[in-house]
Amino acid sequence: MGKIYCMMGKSSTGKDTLYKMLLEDGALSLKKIIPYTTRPMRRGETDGVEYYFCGEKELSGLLEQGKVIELRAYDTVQGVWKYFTVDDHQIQDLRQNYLLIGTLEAYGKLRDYFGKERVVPIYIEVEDGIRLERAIGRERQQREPHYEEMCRRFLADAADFSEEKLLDAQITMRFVNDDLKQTEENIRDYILSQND
Ligand SMILES: Nc1ncnc2c1ncn2[C@@H]1O[C@H](COP(=O)(O)OP(=O)(O)OP(=O)(O)O)[C@@H](O)[C@H]1O
Repeated sequence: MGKIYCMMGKSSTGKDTLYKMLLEDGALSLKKIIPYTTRPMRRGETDGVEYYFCGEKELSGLLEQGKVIELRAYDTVQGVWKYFTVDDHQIQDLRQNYLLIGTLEAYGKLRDYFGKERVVPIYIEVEDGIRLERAIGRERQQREPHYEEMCRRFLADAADFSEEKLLDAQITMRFVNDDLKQTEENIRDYILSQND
């Protein structure tokens, strides 16, 4: 049976970078699971590429059908935005291996929904000082850097990914992302070792 690999880690640990590298690796033939959101589409975004954009009504329908695997709601200045994963056409091939980036909570829900055998955590870790330097480096390249938001996330991560929560979620394996190429290789080998 195919696996669902759930990549997790604090901000600026390199999830997005590694996610793209792993998806491009033909030997792994991983398929991405595109999440859903109720937030308005931004310029440059395409429905079904970054997210499936949908309204509250559509979300209610999916909830009624029991198709929403996990959901997070964020109270923003523009209203409440919901992000969620749906058991839809994307996840229907049982032989296929899938990859997604998730929170620790999302991982727990996916595992409850699909079963422990099918959902595999990929936890990425970087020493805090290096991670902060990378976060600043990335932010500095933005046209309008948001250092305050970056700091807020940095602090929130400590609580969201506390050792206690990691233990609760039974995350024992950690991929330390010092050297990017090496980390990609380590994850690649791990994924290949998981295939039946
Ligand atoms: N091994 C590495 N060595 C040096 N820089 C790295 C490494 N891995 C990633 N980076 C850089 O660190 C920054 C953060 O990486 P990335 O955006 O992939 O992290 P992320 O975990 O997806 O972050 P977030 O959750 O905040 O979106 C990027 O500028 C990326 O190029």
